Amino acid sequence: KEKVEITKEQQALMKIITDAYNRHQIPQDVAKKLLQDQYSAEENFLLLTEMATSQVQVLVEFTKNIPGFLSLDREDQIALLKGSAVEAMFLRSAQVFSRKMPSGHTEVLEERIRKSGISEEFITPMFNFYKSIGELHMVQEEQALLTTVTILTPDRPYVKDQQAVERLQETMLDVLRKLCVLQHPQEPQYFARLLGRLTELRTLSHYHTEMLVSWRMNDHKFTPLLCEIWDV
Ligand SMILES: CC(C)NC(=O)n1c(-c2ccccc2)cc2c1CN(S(=O)(=O)c1cccs1)CC2
Repeated sequence: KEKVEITKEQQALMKIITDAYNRHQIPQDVAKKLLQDQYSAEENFLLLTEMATSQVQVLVEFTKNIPGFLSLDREDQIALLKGSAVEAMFLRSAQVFSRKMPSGHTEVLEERIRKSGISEEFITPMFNFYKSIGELHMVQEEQALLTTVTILTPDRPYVKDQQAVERLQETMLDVLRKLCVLQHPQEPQYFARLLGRLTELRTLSHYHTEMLVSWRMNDHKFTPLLCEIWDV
């Protein structure tokens, strides 16, 4: 049985990423708003717009703390952000959704999201994803590293130096793999299950593109930042 050991450098890398991930949280007041009194579909939509916009700002700040990210080609940095924004949003949503909340809050949150103008065909896969992430009971280091691995996906559109991104992603994958073995010794397939979620994320981001089309049809407005990052 191979002895898995996280090196000093990997420990330091994990600390930088996890601290950054925890530091850049969605403002609690925005998340709390979703739990306040009765909302109309229109107001639920506006709240999700506000949360998603704030999450994009959080994402940009977070990526600046990924060691090596700022050394990448500037245009590639933008391509990685745009390419991963939707997936990072779904991942963050799943983590917010599966977080321990006071009793009844999760149900209210689910209700608000269901009543926000998103068509049923996207609601089901979205909540299935939230639950499948919740079942993994990821520790915060795993959450931070999984988001980092998602951002550092080399084959996003318009990435020029894919090798440079691949090298960075492999560094993160190695730490994540070791962490999974150490955190879940009774489940040798845990790391593989985590990476399987990234495949599910890609499918969700295709749904998202269609969600946007249906919202546009009903004349829903997005913020300039969301329009820019989603190319709408
Ligand atoms: C935590 C933040 C990042 N999550 C968030 O904003 N959510 C959440 C969500 C999930 C669990 C807990 C709390 C919130 C569900 C949905 C969104 C946003 N999207 S969206 O970006 O397509 C959007 C549609 C219209 C305007 S913005 C729609 C679905």
